Formats: sequence, structure tokens, C-alpha cells
Amino acid sequence: MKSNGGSEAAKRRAGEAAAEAVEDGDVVGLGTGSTAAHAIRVLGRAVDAGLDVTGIPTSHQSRQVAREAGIPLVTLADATPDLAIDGADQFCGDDGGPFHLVKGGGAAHAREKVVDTAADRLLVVADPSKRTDSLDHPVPVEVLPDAAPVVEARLADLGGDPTLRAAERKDGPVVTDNGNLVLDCAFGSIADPAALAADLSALAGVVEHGLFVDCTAAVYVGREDSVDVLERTDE
Ligand SMILES: O=C(CO)[C@H](O)[C@H](O)COP(=O)(O)O
Repeated sequence: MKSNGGSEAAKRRAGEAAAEAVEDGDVVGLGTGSTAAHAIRVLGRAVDAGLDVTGIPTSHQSRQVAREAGIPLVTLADATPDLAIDGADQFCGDDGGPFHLVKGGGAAHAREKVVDTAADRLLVVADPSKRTDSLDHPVPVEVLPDAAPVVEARLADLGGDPTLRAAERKDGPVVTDNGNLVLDCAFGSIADPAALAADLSALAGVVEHGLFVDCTAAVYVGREDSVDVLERTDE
């Protein structure tokens, strides 16, 4: 499975700790990536031990991991997730929140955003390398294939520097689970994530972008031997 760096032990601890928040009878949104996969495997072991949990996957990858782990799966047409557990490529925010994320390193951010924001609570699992004071990770933008040249120009108008994501073991571009392309767009330091998110959402041809603005209930930051839980508190 693709890993975006960070210690595997830290990722595992974050995944394990977030999985402990799942209660009997819960429907859980199952995030994508190497950190979320740890939580899915823990949930699979809990299901083996008798916990009644149903999952809603966010990608082909999370569906596959969940199937291997033995978690019964449904779709958003069948149930609303009580909580979602998902990874992030970068996050900012201190204890109390708000937290803002960049997601989409696995090109799954469109379905992730649908499932994660449908859930009552989004729990993010990450290692310390993902934490920053101000988001500056390139923002993945999923685009309709025919719209890619136009969206590239509009992203440049917004001050971005877009690059078509290339596949690693296939010639040509990455094609998402939804049959679209991904432009990774560098904006430098993002001073106002909410404003940029609104600008990106307004572009014709953009299916979804990877800025997740203040939709996170808690961030589980795994370390080699401990986990910090940062929680969004209501003002
Ligand atoms: O957004 C994602 C996939 O689209 C992942 O959650 C993100 O890339 C983090 O992955 P990892 O836990 O492997 O570092």
C-alpha cells in the first residue's frame, strides 16, 4: 500500500486510538490511505470479536482493506455514518480547533469528502509529520478529463501552480476511482483556506478539491509510544 512517509508505528497508534471511539451498532466511514487502513484492520478484529459495526468505504482501496478485514459494508444509500475515520496529507489547528486539512494524496478526496462530511463526526488519524502552522501542501483538484486544460488556466488565475498527477506504474495520468484526472495545485502558504475552498468549488469542471475546512471533530496524532488527541470544541 502506498505510504506518504511518517513512521508506521505512529500511524498504527493513531489508527488504533481512533478505532476505540467506535461503539457497538455504529456505521463508520472508512477513510483511504495507510493510516486509515490501520484503523480499518483494528475494526475488523473488533468485528471478529463480536462488535456490531458496518462500514462505508471511501475508495476501492478502503473497500478492499475492509473486505479483507471482514467488515460488513453498505453504501450511503443504506445508512448515514455515525463517524468517519480518515487520514490527511497535512493539517493545521491546535487543541480546540478549528482544524483544516489537505487530503487527496491517494486521489480519493471526492468520495472521502462526501462520506466524511455525511458523518456526525470526522476523526482524522495522522502522524506528527502531517502537522503544520499554516497549510502549504499542494491541493489535489479532481477534474473532469475534458475540463483539465481550462481548469489549469483558472487555477493559475487564482495564483496556483497546477501539475497533472502522473501515474506511477501506468503510462499517462492518474485516473481516479470516478474516472477523472487530478491536478495537484501549489498555492504556497494558504492564508485563508475557506476562501480558497470556495474559489475552487466555484470552478466549472472541478469535481472536488482536497481542502477540508473545519469539518473535523478530532485529530489523533500518533507517536512511536503515545497518541495526542486534539479536539474541536464549540465556541
Ligand atoms: O487523503 C487521502 C487519500 O486520498 C489520505 O487519507 C491521505 O493521503 C493520507 O494518507 P496516508 O495515511 O497514507 O499518509
